[in-house]
Amino acid sequence: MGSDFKTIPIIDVSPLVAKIDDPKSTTSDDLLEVVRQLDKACKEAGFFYVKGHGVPDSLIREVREISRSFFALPAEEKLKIKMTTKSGYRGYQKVGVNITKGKPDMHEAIDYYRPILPGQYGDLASPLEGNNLWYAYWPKTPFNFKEVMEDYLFLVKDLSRKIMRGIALALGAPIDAFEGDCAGDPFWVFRLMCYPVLTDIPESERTDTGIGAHTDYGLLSLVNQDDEIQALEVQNRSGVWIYAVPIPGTFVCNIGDMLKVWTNGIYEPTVHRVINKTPFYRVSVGFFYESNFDACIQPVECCKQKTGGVAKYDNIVYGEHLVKKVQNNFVKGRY
Ligand SMILES: N=C(N)NCCCC[C@H](N)C(=O)O
Ligand SMILES: O=C(O)CCC(=O)C(=O)O
Ligand SMILES: [Fe+2]
Repeated sequence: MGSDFKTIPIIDVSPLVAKIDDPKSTTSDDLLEVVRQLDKACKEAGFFYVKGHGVPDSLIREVREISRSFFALPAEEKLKIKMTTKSGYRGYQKVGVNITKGKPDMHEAIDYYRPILPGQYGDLASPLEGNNLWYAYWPKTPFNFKEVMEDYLFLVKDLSRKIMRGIALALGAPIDAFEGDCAGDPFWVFRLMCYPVLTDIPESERTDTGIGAHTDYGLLSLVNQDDEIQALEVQNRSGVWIYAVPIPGTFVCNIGDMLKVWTNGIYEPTVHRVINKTPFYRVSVGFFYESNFDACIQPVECCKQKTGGVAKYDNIVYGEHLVKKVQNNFVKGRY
């Protein structure tokens, strides 16, 4: 429902990571304490930091460092993996190409989506069909760009699956509620982002925001942000913007639009934005754990019962929501 939160909670998920897949341990006190904290965080802030997640700190840093070295390349190099409609909106986009509510965002990024086979979801997914673009041209680029990112993807995907098991318990739903038809074959989005120093951008192209205010589209987002650069802001119910101050070694997690529908509004995604006012390039890496691409998400019975018995939201096919969002993020002919 949102609240007047002033800080974003930090949750040590180590008991959850260790025990959530073991049917004998899912009632242990330390695991249930994590579940309570997830419930509180999802109700009050819609955002939380996770620590004790088991993803090696060295890998978390390496992913950011590889991204930083890519963004430091000359423009013509970066444009070798340019995002186009032919690549299924996968690839590099320069500063100002992505827009939020019609206004250019002051970040550059590489977008990756879970691979989709031609025709896999019929017309629904065809705009996103195409190949992920892994940079492999520059002699000095980390030659293991793709391998490192794939190791990371494997781990954050599994961590997200486990957190979603915890969220299922928090909602009083079966532990595997976000598996099977809902998210047993989860779609994912992976974004490497860089927010330049604003004054480095020509004034004629400059706006005042790195990413305009928005909610995320799916179930759960995990953001790996640069240490020491304060730029991600989260809006509480009174409209006050609270910084998600970097905490080294943590992920900043937040819930997305699909969870709002599924829970009939018990959990609502929180609006957030990025403004880099610092004199440093800021790198962040977002991993978005989503439902099955073709899942039709609807308020579930156990959540409806707790919220007056009637569905507050229409059913929504996740893939349709995503495609609509992606197509609105880019102005035809401007990339
Ligand atoms: N998959 C995610 N969350 N991508 C980031 C979305 C940033 C805002 C976007 N331009 C919009 O207007 O939605
Ligand atoms: O860069 C960040 O810290 C967050 C980016 C974000 O909100 C997004 O990609 O959805
Ligand atoms: Fe976001």
